[in-house]
Amino acid sequence: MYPGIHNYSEIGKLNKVLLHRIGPEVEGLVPDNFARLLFDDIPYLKVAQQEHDRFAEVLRENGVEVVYYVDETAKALQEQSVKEEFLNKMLDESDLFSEGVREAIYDYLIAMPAKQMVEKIIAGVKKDDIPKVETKSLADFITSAYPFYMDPMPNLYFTRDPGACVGNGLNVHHMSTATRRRECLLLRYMFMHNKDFAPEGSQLWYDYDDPFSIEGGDVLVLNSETVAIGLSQRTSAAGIERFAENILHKSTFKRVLVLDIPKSRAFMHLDTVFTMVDYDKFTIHPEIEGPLRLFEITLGMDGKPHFESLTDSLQNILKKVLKLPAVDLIRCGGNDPMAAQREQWNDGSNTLCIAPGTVVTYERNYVTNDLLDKKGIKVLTIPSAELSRGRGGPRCMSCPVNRDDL
Ligand SMILES: NC(=O)NCCC[C@H](N)C(=O)O
Repeated sequence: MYPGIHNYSEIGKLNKVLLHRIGPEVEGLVPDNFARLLFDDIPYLKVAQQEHDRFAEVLRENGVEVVYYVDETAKALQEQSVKEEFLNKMLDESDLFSEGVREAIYDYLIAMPAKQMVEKIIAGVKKDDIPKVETKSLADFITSAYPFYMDPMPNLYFTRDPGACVGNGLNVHHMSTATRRRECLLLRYMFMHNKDFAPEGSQLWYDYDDPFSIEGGDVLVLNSETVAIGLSQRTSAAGIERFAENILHKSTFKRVLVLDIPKSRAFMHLDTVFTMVDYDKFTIHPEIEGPLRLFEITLGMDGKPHFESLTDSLQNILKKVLKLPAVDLIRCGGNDPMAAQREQWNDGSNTLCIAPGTVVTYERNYVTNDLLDKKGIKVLTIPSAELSRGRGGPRCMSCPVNRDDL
């Protein structure tokens, strides 16, 4: 096994994964903030944690090292000066318009040990947490009924999205919505100051300050030459171009395949409708097969990106880039349109492949799971009554850091 960040496929044996154990941040969800915080419902925390623990346990049982956001970020903040810089940057990004509030929150958080500080930032800082705020500006006199000074990060358990490990490097993303942007700062500090996570020499393909949105659910590493990326509700064409230019110039990857998927909440990322489960097998949501447009980005002879609109079918393109005689696209929900819609909504196509032909899925998606099983895929299911309320499945809940090469 190579050390550090090493990810040249979607299906190679998974050695190390970054998760976030769902926590009190989801108890900051109320119907009034659902739309802004990207939820449709409130997970019951106790049960969601049990489900998440089972997810981690299944991974460990299959030889995967599981590391957590809170621990890995805390390791990055051991130096006092780094901890201070991180907190200041976090406060800069937290829409705090009052100087008095900002100072009070800074004093409250910096006094905590690094791990506790990170946990609190993720859970959100409530007005009740800060008993006394000095009035220093007009904004300090203005009060509202909203309970938080700093919003919680209820989406962090979808660790797939704030970043992506590709080859021997990392993307730290610029998220499309303000509510998820601060999640990426945790990852950025992990990259910069936690050498267990990102040893010297790890590359950075995309950075927090890059201006165009790109989210990890859209990034699929097909093999050591090809990265597929969804042009989606969350990932912009300009973000894809910037990522492609960097990775094509500085790595062994030769092409970026762009899948232009419908822009809708149900299909928010490519991995909600398309994932790889074996050398030659994929899950796909039937509703994207028709409208799909595909493009390829390569480097021209002049060293500049070359863009091409592809006319061939997805199946033929996959055969070509994977150098296979045939590929099988397994339809989420089979041929039943209602099962397809229902199971896609509950992330039936969102499989996490942990070795060729072995996937982790939500047990509730029994139609798709059964089909995968019939196709010879080993399906390890996890309970999902509460986790699925956040609209993401096992692939969304995991950021693979290290996989064996194929
Ligand atoms: N890769 C994924 O599709 N992640 C799921 C993210 C769900 C989260 N509630 C969001 O809307 O961002």
